Amino acid sequence: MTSLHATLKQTFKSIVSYHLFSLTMAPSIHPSVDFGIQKGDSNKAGGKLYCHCPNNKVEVTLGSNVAHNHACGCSKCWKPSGALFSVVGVLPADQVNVTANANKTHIIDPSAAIQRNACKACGVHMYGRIVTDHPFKGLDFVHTELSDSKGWQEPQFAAFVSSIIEQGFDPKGMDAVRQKFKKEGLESYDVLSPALMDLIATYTAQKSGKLSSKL
Ligand SMILES: N[C@@H](CCC(=O)N[C@@H](CS)C(=O)NCC(=O)O)C(=O)O
Ligand SMILES: [Zn+2]
Ligand SMILES: [Zn+2]
Repeated sequence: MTSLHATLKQTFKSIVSYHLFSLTMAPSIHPSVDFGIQKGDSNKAGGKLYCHCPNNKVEVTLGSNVAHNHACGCSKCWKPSGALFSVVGVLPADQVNVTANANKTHIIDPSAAIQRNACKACGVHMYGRIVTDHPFKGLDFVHTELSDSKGWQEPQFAAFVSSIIEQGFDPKGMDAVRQKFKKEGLESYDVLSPALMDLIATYTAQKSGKLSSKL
């Protein structure tokens, strides 16, 4: 074997083992981000979500697409097994109806701002509703991956990214997580996106009287 041949063989071997390593060892961000993000359909008009029970599934009917869909690294949002992040979007609460097996749902934490209604049997969060005075009151939080149909808005940004450390993720891996989001075209934030932070701040200023209620 020539030395050039040997070098090429070695290089090939290291490339293969590097990729095998990254394929097997890279933590899953979320299935909808790991292998590239699929763009949604702007004409998507809603659909149904189902819990993970094999039968008597909780069914939730959504009357519209979601907005502000995003990856959330917080400890409270539901994540599919093995994923570091949840993917969650919002839509008006009057567009969300439990259409089957409502008796199987319960509220995880009634004192939380977002009341997450989950299936008691499989644990999947079906929708989160804000019932108290809150900037996002009137919006429900849902996970469109629970749907059997496609075209839902794709994730737009990553929120509460540093929160994954609180759940045991090694801080040394954070650069790789943020780089992966960047590669997929998503900005990473440690709270919410600027648009949502501005909405919260505007609500607070209007409540305290620093800003007019009619902007
Ligand atoms: N670092 C905290 C952040 C929790 C948090 O503030 N989550 C956000 C994003 S979902 C929120 O709005 N929570 C309100 C709630 O859960 O009711 C954690 O990971 O538990
Ligand atoms: Zn279930
Ligand atoms: Zn969250």
